[in-house]
This record gives sequence, structure tokens and C-alpha cells, in this order.
Amino acid sequence: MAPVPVLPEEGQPMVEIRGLRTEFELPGRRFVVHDNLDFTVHRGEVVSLVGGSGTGKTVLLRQILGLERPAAGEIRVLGRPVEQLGRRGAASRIGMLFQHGALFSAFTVLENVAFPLMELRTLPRPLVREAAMVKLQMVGLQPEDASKMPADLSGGMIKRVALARALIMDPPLLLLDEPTAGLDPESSDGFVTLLRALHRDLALTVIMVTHDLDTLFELSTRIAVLADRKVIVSGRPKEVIAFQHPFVHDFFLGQRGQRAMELLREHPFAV
Ligand SMILES: Nc1ncnc2c1ncn2[C@@H]1O[C@H](COP(=O)(O)OP(=O)(O)OP(=O)(O)O)[C@@H](O)[C@H]1O
Repeated sequence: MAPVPVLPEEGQPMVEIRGLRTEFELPGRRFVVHDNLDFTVHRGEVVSLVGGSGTGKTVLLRQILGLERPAAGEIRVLGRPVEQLGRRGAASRIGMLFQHGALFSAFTVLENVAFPLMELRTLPRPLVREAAMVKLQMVGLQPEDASKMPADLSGGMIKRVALARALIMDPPLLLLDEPTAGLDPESSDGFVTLLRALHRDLALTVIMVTHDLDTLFELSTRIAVLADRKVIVSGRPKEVIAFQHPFVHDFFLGQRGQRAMELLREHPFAV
């Protein structure tokens, strides 16, 4: 069995990032994505990361997951440096929903959901199957969906299967990369409702990257803006929208501003 992560008290840091520097080599030059970036997420929060294209939102999620190492700085997850968690330790603490679901096309739905547990080789197959079926039910899928192949699923079902797989080890921390991208409005609403219920019922801490204002306002307890290689502001929408920065102005008050203002009125207490 995977070790049960020790949960910090409510409000204690789940993720702490200090002095983060991320750089990539391009032919002939070094390209800096994050520079001296600080960011903390507390237990129970749903923090949305927004920022322009290429500001390093996805890379930051991958670093929190331990899939990529920064050039400098420290990332602690549940009080421990992420590089000390190892693959198994990270998997039991952090669930990740990748942008396009990232399901294995040759595996059935059940095999996809069960995969992280099968890889551990610590539980007998019937128990793994049972755990995967419970997670399928948790994300609103039917038992008969278990034998389907990814090619036979709708976009909304693919997201749900990927979410069931992200939750298979009962991680306290869930990372979501564009959870509603590519979904029609009805599927998107359904998925947001599911995420909100799971956040509440499983006492999850969530870090989410999204460009979608409805998803942002429906789910977030805090918004953090990535620009100029740092988190330039984080807080409630009202506080973030009032921050003077060209990206913040364009994102919330530009073309989409009217929708942002409607959402702010609809969700005065949500964030
Ligand atoms: N392995 C890599 N090698 C080189 N450059 C990379 C690598 N991974 C990411 N980058 C670059 O780092 C920058 C940040 O990428 P990232 O995918 O995190 O952006 P993002 O903020 O998620 O953007 P978007 O909103 O467009 O998805 C981009 O310019 C990307 O091309």
C-alpha cells in the first residue's frame, strides 16, 4: 500500500514555492520562464493560475508534480521537498488532470483508471478493480462505461475518466490543467459542478490552470496571476481585477470584461 500522507492542519501550506527559477536552452540563448517566483497554496484552497500564453503555468504544475526540476529554488509539497517524495510518494499525494486527459488509447476505461494502482503492484487485482469502479462512480460514470475504449467516449467522459485516474490513490492535492477546455457549455457546467462537489466532499486542495472565466469564477477561492516571470498578484477577484497590470486589464477588463463583471456580481462570495 502507498504510504498515507500526513495532512497538515486546515490552512497550513500544502505547496510552498520559494525563489523558483526555470530556464530552457534555445539554440544560441537561454530562455527564462520563472525568475525568483514565490507561491504558497494552503489546505482547502482552490487556486486558479492565470497568465498569458507561455508564462509557465503548465511547467509550474509539472514542477509541483516533480516531473520537471527547476534551475533554482525550492518546491515543498505537504512540508517535504518534492524531489524527496519519489514517484510513488508524489502519486499518493498529488493527482493530476492533464489538459487532454492523456488516456492510454489501447486500455479500457477501467484499465486507465486502475493504471497507477496496477503499477504499484501492491494490491490484488480484484481490489484494484473495485477501487477503480468506486472512482468511476464518484465521477458520475456508469458501471457499463468501465469496458469502453477511450475512442468511444465523449470529451466530457474522457475528462471524467482522467479525473477518476487522478483520484485513484486518494491524493489530498489535485492539479488541473485547463479542466474545461474543449468541452461544450453543458459538459463544462457538469464538470465544474462535479469538481466543486469533489473539492467539498474529499476536502481536496486544488491548483488549476484555466483561461475560462466561468470555470475560474465558479470554482476558485483565490486567483493567482503569472506575469513577468512571477506571481504578480493573488487574491479574491475584486483584489486581482483592481491590480494595475496590462495582462490583468486585458484578461478581466478587455473583451471579456463584461462577463467578468457579471460573474463578479453572481459570485460575490465565491472567491
Ligand atoms: N521542455 C521544454 N523545453 C523548452 N521549452 C519549454 C519546455 N517546456 C516548456 N517550454 C517553454 O516554456 C514556456 C512556458 O510553457 P508552458 O507550457 O508552461 O506555458 P503556459 O503558461 O502553460 O502557456 P499556455 O497558456 O499557452 O498553455 C513556453 O514558452 C514553452 O515553449
